[in-house]
Amino acid sequence: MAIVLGPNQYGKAENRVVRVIRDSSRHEIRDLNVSTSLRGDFHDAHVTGDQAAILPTDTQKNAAFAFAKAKPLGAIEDYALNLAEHLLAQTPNATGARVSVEEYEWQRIQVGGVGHDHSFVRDGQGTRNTIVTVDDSGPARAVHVVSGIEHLTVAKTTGSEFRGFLKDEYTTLPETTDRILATSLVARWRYAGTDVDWDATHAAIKALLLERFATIYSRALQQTLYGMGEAVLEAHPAVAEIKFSAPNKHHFLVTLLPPGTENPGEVFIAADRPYGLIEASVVRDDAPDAGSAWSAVPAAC
Ligand SMILES: O=c1[nH]c(=O)c2[nH]c(=O)[nH]c2[nH]1
Repeated sequence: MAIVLGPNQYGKAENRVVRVIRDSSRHEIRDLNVSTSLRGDFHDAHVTGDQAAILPTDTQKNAAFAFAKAKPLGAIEDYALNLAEHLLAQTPNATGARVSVEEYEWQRIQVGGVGHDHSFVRDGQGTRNTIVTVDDSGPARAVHVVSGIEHLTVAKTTGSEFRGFLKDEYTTLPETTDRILATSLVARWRYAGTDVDWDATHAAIKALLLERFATIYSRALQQTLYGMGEAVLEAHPAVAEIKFSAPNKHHFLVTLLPPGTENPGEVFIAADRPYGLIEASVVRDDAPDAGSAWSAVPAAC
């Protein structure tokens, strides 16, 4: 029997990088949450304590901030690709670098119908993100970009049913042909390559996800997710696959008092837990190999 070091990775998590572009009096703001991580042969750092092969997490943090000074900062995917390649180049024992970025969006505050020059309000329609992996562990470098959105909270007040399901001695749920469907969507999609207009594609996919959620008549959240994924793959050849994680935010019809008060789908209690958790991937059957693109990605089934 021998005890050996298993898989390991290290980096600086959640660098809150804020970049103000102040070339004129009309400022712009970019607000990022950046996490870096390196994989490779870091045996000695763990087993003997020799740190000769280690690029400190503090240095990784400094690089994350330094790369935000580039003008313009660009799409988060380009920023993450540049930073991942840099970290890999600086660390000879690393065989892989991962940079994950969330971007918090700010809108200009409207004053008298005009966007203010330097005052902003946070936008609440989901958080854009990307996870870039540069993997040198194989014969050729593999670069993976998985982008997405989370906390995209959506609801529809009709056009959703749930019926025809299995029933056993523990089933109490009544069948319904008209219910509220609501979720806080996490969607992540893997690009087949890196020759992509990141901002335009992300905006188009977000708009398409919302449009499909609104217009698909839902027989179940599972069917809605599949329909949204299918639409994204049909419209965007650059996307190889898409994964969803969707809590079913249940809304239960309330029995109103006094007894006999009717409630034809008007007053609901929004239950926060437990919740159904529906997760699905929609894939092209000829998609290029995912390699390590999804490893350690939260909520990727
Ligand atoms: O859309 C749904 N999918 C389910 O699998 C499920 N299960 C459940 O109780 N309610 C729902 N709703």
